Amino acid sequence: MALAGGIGGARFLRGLQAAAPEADITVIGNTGDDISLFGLRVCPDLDTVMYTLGGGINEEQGWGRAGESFTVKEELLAYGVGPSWFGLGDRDFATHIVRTQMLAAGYELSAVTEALCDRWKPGVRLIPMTDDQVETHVVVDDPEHGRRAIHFQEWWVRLRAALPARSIVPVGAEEARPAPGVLKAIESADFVLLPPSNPVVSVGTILAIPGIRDAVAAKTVVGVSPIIGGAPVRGMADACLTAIGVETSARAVAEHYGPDLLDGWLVDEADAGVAVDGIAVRSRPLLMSDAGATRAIAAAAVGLARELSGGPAA
Ligand SMILES: O=c1nc2n(C[C@H](O)[C@H](O)[C@H](O)CO)c3cc(O)ccc3cc-2c(=O)[nH]1
Repeated sequence: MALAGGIGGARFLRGLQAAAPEADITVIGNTGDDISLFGLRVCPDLDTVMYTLGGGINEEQGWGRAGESFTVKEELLAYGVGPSWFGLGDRDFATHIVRTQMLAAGYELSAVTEALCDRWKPGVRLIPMTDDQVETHVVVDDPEHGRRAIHFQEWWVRLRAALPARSIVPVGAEEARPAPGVLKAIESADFVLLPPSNPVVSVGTILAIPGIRDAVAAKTVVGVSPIIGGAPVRGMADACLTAIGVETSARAVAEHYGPDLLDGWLVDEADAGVAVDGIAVRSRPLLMSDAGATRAIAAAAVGLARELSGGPAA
């Protein structure tokens, strides 16, 4: 079982499937990045996992569909209807239309996700962390509008995280309940893997849903550092870590998760000296540069989890 954000999580999961082809993998997906645009519900992280594992992802971008066109977006802009800064393609629009239609008909997000996965067959059981609405908001000091909270996607995509975040809040998380099947899947898992997803707005948001952190902490948990040599492998995780007062280092992220949650931590060779009390740290190359490298990273995470849970290391 794994908790996953978007691109880093999805690529790691593809490696995990290659490393453990017989495994029954459940993925708890982050929904804090979800946003309503043009009346449609968009779930970027769930879709990124679904498209990546289902063979429909735009490989260069890491999000959105392969072979995409943007006619609908251009037509909307011709009416003066934005936002222009969020790239929803025509093929992707279909996913959001189906999702929104099913939600409006009364289906929960977990059921909708299952229905969408019927088409994509990602080869994992993908469950949103919650069926309740949780949206990550970022408090910034806007030079024009003063201090205000904006949606995570506006900060991430429009502003490229260039305005420092004063705080990052998963709005609605405290009252949210884990989606049906989430706690049971965690309880029955052999171990839990934390891919190199954003520790604040991806894994952190999933863990903020009441009940999930405790359930995960009760298992053997192995994480893969998203930080190599003091910088994020991709994305702008450093801006998120700074916002919550955590240094951008493999050691600080492990300490942030804490030994009550993490049993094992894979760091890159560049961070080979890292030691954290109560956590078994191992170093190896962590760049997911191609399918083989990604598979080897996932195999190392599985190996460490098996070792720490007392099972066979192979
Ligand atoms: O950098 C971008 N990321 C885009 N992403 C990725 C997304 O903003 C973030 O990378 C994740 O939410 C962070 O995990 C999209 C993802 C989708 O599923 C659908 C549309 C988009 C659009 C953009 C975009 O225009 N620019």
